[in-house]
Amino acid sequence: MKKAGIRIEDLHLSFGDTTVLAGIDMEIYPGEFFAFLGPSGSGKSTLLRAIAGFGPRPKGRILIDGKDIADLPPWKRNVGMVFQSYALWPHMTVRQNVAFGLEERRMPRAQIGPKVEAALDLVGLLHLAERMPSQLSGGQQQRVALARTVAIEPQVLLLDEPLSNLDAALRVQMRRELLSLQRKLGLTTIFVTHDQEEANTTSDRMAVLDGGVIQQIGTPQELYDTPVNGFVAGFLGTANILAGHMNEGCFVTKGGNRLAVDNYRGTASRIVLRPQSVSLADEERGSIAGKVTHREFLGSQIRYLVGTEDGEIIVDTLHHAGQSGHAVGADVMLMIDSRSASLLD
Ligand SMILES: Nc1ncnc2c1ncn2[C@@H]1O[C@H](COP(=O)(O)OP(=O)(O)OP(=O)(O)O)[C@@H](O)[C@H]1O
Repeated sequence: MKKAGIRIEDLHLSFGDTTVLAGIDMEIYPGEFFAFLGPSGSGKSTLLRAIAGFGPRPKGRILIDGKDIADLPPWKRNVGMVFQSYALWPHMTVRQNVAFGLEERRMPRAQIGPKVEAALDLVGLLHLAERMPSQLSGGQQQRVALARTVAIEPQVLLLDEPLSNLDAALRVQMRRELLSLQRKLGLTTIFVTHDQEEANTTSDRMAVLDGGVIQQIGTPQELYDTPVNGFVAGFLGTANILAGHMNEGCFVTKGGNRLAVDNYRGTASRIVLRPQSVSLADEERGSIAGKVTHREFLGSQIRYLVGTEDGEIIVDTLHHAGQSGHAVGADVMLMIDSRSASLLD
């Protein structure tokens, strides 16, 4: 099947007085794995459901493969959706669950069998076709839900927090499986999640939402390296955001520390420093003095919170076996690599 692109134009939706989508514009390219990332209540699910055709009709346009589908009922949109809850029929076998959508579409029986087998084979569950959903693990149930959705050969796959009922280890495994399935099928896919690691590791590009507004769209790395505002900086990974102003090619922090930055001509009032751009240094080389207020042993790294004149700064250092690092209360000097830092107006 031809890969379909999605275009969303000026989409607005309110529930009573509450604005949930406030003018969404975006384009999702054919064959792309795209994530909607944002905190709880940011409007991700509402946006996904609007694409699927569930919920009230939003204002604006939704185009799939160039056709406006905003007035079509869900079953005429050629999209397949997988829910967080899986929504399998408990009284049907795995095979019957996967066949159900095809039967509903009145596909001839002779074609249904092979399509069901192919879909189950794709998710590695053909050998469990006669089981009931209650006889499957959470991860297996999720695969059945996926098989059922891809069996109908949708143009677009919509995934609403599909991994959130799984334990941490299985989530990591399933997100890899999901990506490899998506790559195999080349299916334009939208994945809703509030988990930045999940979005980072799966998506080609993502949109970060807050308050029903898209804050930024880009690849995971673009969003991490060059966030456009403090919300995106803080939502994608850990960020130290220091206030100050620009002066002669340096960012001067409130605490009076001068941080060199490359090729920046704007009037920034904040600088975003990732924890790995800050290191602990000896007296001569360090530029900011502080005191360790908190330390967290993370295995491969030790994370220090250091109180300074510029507020608390988070520093990640590599942990080497046998070395104890700094204790809470220790006086330390921080060295900052600010050249690639991003600056916010
Ligand atoms: N049917 C509804 N009636 C009234 N308000 C609703 C309805 N559905 C969603 N909302 C509100 O819309 C806002 C966005 O909800 P939505 O489910 O899209 O957020 P989300 O980003 O997907 O959050 P979560 O991760 O918690 O699912 C929330 O404030 C929610 O309370």
